[in-house]
Amino acid sequence: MENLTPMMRQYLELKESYKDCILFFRLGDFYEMFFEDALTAARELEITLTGRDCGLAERAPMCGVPYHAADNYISKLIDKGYKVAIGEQVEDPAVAKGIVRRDVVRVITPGTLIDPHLLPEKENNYIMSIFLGKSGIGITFADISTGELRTTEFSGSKANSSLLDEVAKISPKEIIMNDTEYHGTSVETTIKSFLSINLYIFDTWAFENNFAEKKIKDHYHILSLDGLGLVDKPNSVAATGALLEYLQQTQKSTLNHMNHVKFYTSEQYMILDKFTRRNLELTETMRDKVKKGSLLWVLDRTSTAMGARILRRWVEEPLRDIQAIVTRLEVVDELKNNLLLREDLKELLNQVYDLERLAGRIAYGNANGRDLIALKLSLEVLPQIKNLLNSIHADGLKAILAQIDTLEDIYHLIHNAIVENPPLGIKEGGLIKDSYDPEIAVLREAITNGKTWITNLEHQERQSTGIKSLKISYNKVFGYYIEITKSNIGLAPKHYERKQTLANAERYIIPELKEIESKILGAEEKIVELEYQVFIQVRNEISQYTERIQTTASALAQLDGLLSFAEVSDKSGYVKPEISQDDRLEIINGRHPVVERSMAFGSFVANDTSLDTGKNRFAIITGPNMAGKSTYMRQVALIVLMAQIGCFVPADQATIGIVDRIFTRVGASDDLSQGQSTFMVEMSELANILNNATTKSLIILDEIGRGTSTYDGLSIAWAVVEYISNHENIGARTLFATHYHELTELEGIIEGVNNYCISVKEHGDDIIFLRKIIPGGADQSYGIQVAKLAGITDAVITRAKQILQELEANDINRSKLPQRVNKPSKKGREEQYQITMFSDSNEDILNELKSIDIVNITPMEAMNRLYKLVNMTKK
Ligand SMILES: Nc1ncnc2c1ncn2[C@@H]1O[C@H](COP(=O)(O)OP(=O)(O)OP(=O)(O)O)[C@@H](O)[C@H]1O
Repeated sequence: MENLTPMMRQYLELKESYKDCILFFRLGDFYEMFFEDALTAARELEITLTGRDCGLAERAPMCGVPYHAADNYISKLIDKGYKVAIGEQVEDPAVAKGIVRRDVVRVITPGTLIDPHLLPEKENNYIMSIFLGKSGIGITFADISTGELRTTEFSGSKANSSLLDEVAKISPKEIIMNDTEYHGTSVETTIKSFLSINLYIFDTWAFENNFAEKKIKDHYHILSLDGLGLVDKPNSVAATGALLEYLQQTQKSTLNHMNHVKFYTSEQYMILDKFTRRNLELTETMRDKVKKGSLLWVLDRTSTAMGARILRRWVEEPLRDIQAIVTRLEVVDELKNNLLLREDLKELLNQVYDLERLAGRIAYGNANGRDLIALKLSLEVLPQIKNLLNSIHADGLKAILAQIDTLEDIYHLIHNAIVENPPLGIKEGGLIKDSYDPEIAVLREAITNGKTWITNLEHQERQSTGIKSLKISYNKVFGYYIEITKSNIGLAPKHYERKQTLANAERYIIPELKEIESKILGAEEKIVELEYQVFIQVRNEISQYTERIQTTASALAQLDGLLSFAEVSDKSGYVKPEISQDDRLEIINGRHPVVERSMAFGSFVANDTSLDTGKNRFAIITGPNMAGKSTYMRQVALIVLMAQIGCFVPADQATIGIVDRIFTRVGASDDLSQGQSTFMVEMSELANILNNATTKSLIILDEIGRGTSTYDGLSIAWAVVEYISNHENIGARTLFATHYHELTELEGIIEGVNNYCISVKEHGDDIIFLRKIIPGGADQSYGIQVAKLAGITDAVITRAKQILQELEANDINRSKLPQRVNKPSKKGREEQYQITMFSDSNEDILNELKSIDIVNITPMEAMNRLYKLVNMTKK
């Protein structure tokens, strides 16, 4: 080790502190990686692995990427979940001259991206901190590219599932935690089962309350947590303090743009678990995981990236507060009815850049000249936007208007200081206007004059020597020189001092030329340095106004989001829903927003819905395959969700009684890769619903119990209907599609349960889908007809019909199922059951029958016993 070169010694010292990162070590125009890092980088980035002598017995494995193209490589590594530490040369007066010191200037992780080309434009990039404490759970998440920071906490028996719902909603790119388990359950494993994510255990001391509280106070320069609303929120404090510590450790920045922490409670928003988010295809499709085909795809007509991000958040976070919903709806109403205003506003918003991220980069010290010009161009349109909004009435728009600060001082500062087309880099000059700084003006004049002096000197020397081809040029080695071709060498005056001989020419210098050169080159160097200094000054000055820019950015984002709602509501014929505190859900001619958009105009068949928590709380929907049951149920869920995000809804009329949560159990799941069977996944989704739904929830169940034997499935489905529809358990508004026609028996037996079916028309041997939902149960499944429509070969269809006939003839008929003799009394469970039609000739069967406690048997048990009896009769 003693023979190590100084450079390698430095490298190894740095690497010791950043063991979990790939260290990009700056050497000249390259970032080099060594040892393990080099092997990883060569493999992941597909770049050449070489070696370097570094004083060890063997050459160190090494690979490098050019400094100017580093972003691409960093981005690839970040995408694959690595952390990258950037080791740069730093000025250090303590270190002897001539020795270059390097230090890590920033650690880039998947959750801490700020660089525009590494970030998804229309999505937030969140990092989350989770504190698993004794008394509860705290979470804090931040997007450091915009400065957003929010926190919440949960306690009690449902803390764990609330945490998972929040994680599914926020979908962070990186999580830091103090522990992996909460009250014996592995939170880490559960999160990883639905989110492919970088999850680290971070220093536990950073989550300790004293440390965390001090960290927060220091960051926000405050003496008490009162103003932040974090008093008595120890779990939030722990998560927030640790996150700030992690960000400061990695970003090496004061993070001045993160100047607010917003505490929220999950009760403010409609809760959607991870299954429901996926099943309703809110932001991406279930199968292909793309935006096209999702609700967001239909609703997003925003003009700015900020607008697109806020719209996505709204879709992920439907509101529960009636007033907040109505405020948004009123804005949408006013904008929907004012096409001209909308068009004008959109045109102006199209000229606005991503102010949130620009403000972040400026405060962060990452912004270049082009960023400042983008800010200026965005600010330029603000007075016009304000002007247009002056005539509006909706309170929500007035609040937005009040938040827009035209930021004229910043506009003028940039306008006065920065040239219109600055270069990308900030260390190469050409950034600052002459008029902004007299010293820059003098230097620039010297450069311009110097170039004229050179031209004049060239002209003068041509005249005095008579050599027409004489020219004055410049290169890095000699600076300015006079060049004379070989054929004219004889004419070169004596005072020309020869500097270089080329094949066809000679190069000379003369004192006048060197004098001009020193003026020009001195000025060029000086001006680059001076422009850099002035630029940093201007940028620092703007960064003091970060909060004002952020407030304006937030107002514009909201305006853009609401304009988008208004636009789609207008173009797609949506109506303003009436929001009500009671539990009515009345939809007249509702449509599925995404299916409708994907179909030719007019071909979607609209349907009504009427649900409440009284007589119409549970709709059992039957109908053939392909009839439109799933579409109908999802449409109801989406209409409710759209109303609660403050958007108009695809219907002729709608009254939406606020929903606290939407639950869905829909179709086959794709979680098989997680090592669970289809039936197991279905049952765990169902368990989640039964454990967490309340009377104010909306439940969508699509074919419960399909993944197991018919009788087990039917029994479970039956018991589920009983359980959910009972007010003592849940009593929530529920739509339940099923192919178990037996369940239609429950109408009239259980209060609040009603049958509906999606109608079809028989046409000879075929069926025609009418897509209309009507009261009553379906009498047939038409599975074979649908199979025929799908193109199953005739031979199979004909044979299937034969088999069906045989089965129907042999099957127990419906009267053999457990039936209630009397129509239901309100006492429900205490009713009498009677089993009929079994022959008493078989002793076993008779004994089995006698052993049944007919008064207390539950339907589920009854089905199981019946199943057993049927098998006994077959023996
Ligand atoms: N109201 C409607 N108007 C027009 N087309 C519709 C309507 N509802 C559904 N469809 C079309 O019918 C197709 C099948 O609908 P859906 O998947 O909802 O049927 P389903 O009854 O749930 O079928 P299965 O029982 O086989 O799951 C949809 O993909 C859609 O294209």
